[in-house]
Amino acid sequence: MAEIPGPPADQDGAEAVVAAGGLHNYQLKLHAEYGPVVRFPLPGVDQAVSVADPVLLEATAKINKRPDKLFEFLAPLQESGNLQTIPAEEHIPWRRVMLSVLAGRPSHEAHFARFTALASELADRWAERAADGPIALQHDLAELSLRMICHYALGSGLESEETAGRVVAAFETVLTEYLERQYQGDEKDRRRADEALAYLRSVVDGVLEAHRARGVTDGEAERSDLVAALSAAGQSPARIRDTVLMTMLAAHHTTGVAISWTLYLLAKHPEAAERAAAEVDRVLGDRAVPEYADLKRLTYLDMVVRETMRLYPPGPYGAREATEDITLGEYTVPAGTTIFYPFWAVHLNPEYWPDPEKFDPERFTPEASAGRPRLAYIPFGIGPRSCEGSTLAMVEAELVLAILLKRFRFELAPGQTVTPIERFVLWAKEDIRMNLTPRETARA
Ligand code: HEM
Repeated sequence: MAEIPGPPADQDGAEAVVAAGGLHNYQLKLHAEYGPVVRFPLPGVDQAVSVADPVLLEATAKINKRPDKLFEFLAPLQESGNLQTIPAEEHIPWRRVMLSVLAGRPSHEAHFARFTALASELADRWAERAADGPIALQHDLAELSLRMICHYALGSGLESEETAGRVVAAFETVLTEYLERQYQGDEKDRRRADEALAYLRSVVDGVLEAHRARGVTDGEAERSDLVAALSAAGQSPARIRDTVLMTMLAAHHTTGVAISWTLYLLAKHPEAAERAAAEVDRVLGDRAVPEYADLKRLTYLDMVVRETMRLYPPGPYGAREATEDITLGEYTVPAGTTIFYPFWAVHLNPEYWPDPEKFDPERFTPEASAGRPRLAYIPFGIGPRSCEGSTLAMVEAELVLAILLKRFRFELAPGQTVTPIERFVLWAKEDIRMNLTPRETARA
């Protein structure tokens, strides 16, 4: 068996990442230089093996273990063990509950009207503010996504936009601090982070209190009632609290940035924007908002969202720990090795994505997709630890985009540089500011 290639083992991982201009660029450089399987010094875990080939990734797709050290920064948010890294025997029943709550299409449909109302409220606010100058998309869309998941899975807790905004800001404070603490050894503002975490816990307590006060609900609302489902499955109160917090975290900024990157790419590609808007007009007719059944007719919009998440995957990386020796082509990866998933670099692998940097939604027509390896496109991750919220996220994103594209034309505010930064999710550093013009086809 061949030795896995890579840079010198004593290279300083953190320095190499900075020199390359960030982890993603480092990944692209490593894979261009050494091939699809690379051993490299990953800050926090010593050596890791990165795999950028979708066919080789198949050999890792059943692993149900994440490396503890890489996800340590999330541990302070959890009281019952880090949900990112709990062992398979605890994870399997927990995942079953999460999927029953998050992936049920009847539940998506049952909540669609409320999602629509929340998105329309945001569009109304934007319409009022549009004349005053550019709108910061990412911030508002993260807040909207948070309100949607809270309505969907938690029943209540974040009815007001102000609370939602405070929660989004608190998560940002906590993640920035804990990530810096783990990867740079800095404790910039411990007190602020502790206060933000205490605030988040108080919001979770409020959600649980409201849930107790409401009692048992019926019908579709119950099927998506996360707290009731976890409790019925015998999960401990601490695990339930942790799951509520992690659900709020996992669902809001990911979906928020997926929508804002989509609007960004459409603004940069006016022909695609026109085509997407024309499709929305055709499917909605003179209605201002879609119905659930309309989503499957918005096929171009779906391709646009998928292409956006290829170029700007909201979760750009993942990782597993090999639980046994694994064969990756000509290499053997010993048990215990950290396997790094460079989702973003996989999405730019030129072997499967010709002219990979080009925005081209046509890559996702059924014809173009046929024959492409299943793991060439993995914005929601891989296997038993993949995202439980993937189908819900697509419903939310496409609904919100349909409403927004029906109502507004989006133009990037001049003079801004949009810089993607990797801070757990792939975020635009200074947000994305757009000028909005009402479209004539939209009803007031
Ligand atoms: C566009 C939106 C979203 C994207 C791109 C996204 C992406 C991801 C990715 C890449 C992972 C890691 C997967 C892996 O390690 O293989 C993940 C995990 C997860 N996501 Fe999402 N996500 C999104 C929205 C959501 C939503 C709406 C929820 C709802 C609660 C959610 C809940 C979760 C959970 C609970 C996990 C942990 C999975 C586990 O450890 O079993 N995500 N997501």
